[in-house]
Amino acid sequence: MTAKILDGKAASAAIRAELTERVAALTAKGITPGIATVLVGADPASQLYVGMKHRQSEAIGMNSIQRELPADATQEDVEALIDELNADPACHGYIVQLPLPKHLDTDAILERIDPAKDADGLHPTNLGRLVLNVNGPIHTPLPCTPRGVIELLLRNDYDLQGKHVVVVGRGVTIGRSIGLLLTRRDLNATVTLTHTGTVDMPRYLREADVIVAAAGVKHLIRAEDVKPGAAVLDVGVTRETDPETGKSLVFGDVAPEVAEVAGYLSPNPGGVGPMTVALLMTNVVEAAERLA
Ligand SMILES: Nc1nc2c(c(=O)[nH]1)N[C@@H](CN(C=O)c1ccc(C(=O)N[C@@H](CCC(=O)O)C(=O)O)cc1)CN2
Repeated sequence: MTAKILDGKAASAAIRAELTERVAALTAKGITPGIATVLVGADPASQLYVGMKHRQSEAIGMNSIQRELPADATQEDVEALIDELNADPACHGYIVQLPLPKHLDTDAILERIDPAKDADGLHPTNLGRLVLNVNGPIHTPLPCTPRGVIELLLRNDYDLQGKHVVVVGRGVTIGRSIGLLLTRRDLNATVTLTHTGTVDMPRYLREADVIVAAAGVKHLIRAEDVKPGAAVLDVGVTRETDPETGKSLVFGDVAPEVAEVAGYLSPNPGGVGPMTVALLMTNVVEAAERLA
């Protein structure tokens, strides 16, 4: 078997085309959706991701506000910038690029974001609303990477109803929140969350209809761990420098041989990453639409 590729570049391009029309409709009403990012320090990967967010937002007609602070910025410096963006009517949604330098209190910073402008959907109020609401319509921003995983499957006609999804990794941007979406009544998946404390992880992986690998461990998921025909979404990223060329190389959590066993495979790069950016922009457009 050779897996069907879940192409995140194609799916995210389709989302951007849909968003372009929604942005134009809002702009015609006098509301141009505005996205902002806060980048603390000069981590090259974070700079790359923030650059992508601004280029793509501007390309679909959004306003974009790029704010940067030095790596030695204090907690007070970051919180003052958060307060500024909370009060700025031109900014409908924003993110603080993660990870933050270690001396900063990430939880306190994320909690200071106005929940209505929380473009990552990671504010405790928004996650709490998702915990409480398993059925009704959602009027809050949703976590971008989990939403991107689900959109990538649905846009490839993958039916999640009754499926067993095994998530690997309990990080805040995906592992801890994806189950809140997958177990809602409209999707009806069953979710197992595994992590570094899980005993005999391959036992869980082999039972999975869907594997969401978000551990950040190069080629952690091997072909022998995957049930034939399963859908495998490769989210984790490991960066290495090529010793010969000095270039930065990107590796996912999924070993290349998995493509011979899986029924569906999202590549990395080119899978969930582009979806994360597309769903971030969706969150900001939806925040602006709530004001219209
Ligand atoms: N505040 C947040 N911080 C971080 C998040 C997040 O969702 N919110 N997620 C990641 C980084 N991230 C978005 O910020 C992100 C990661 C990867 C991609 C992407 O499109 N990658 C390309 C490859 C690019 C390359 O490395 O060459 C791909 O997968 O094709 C977009 C966004 C951590 N921080």
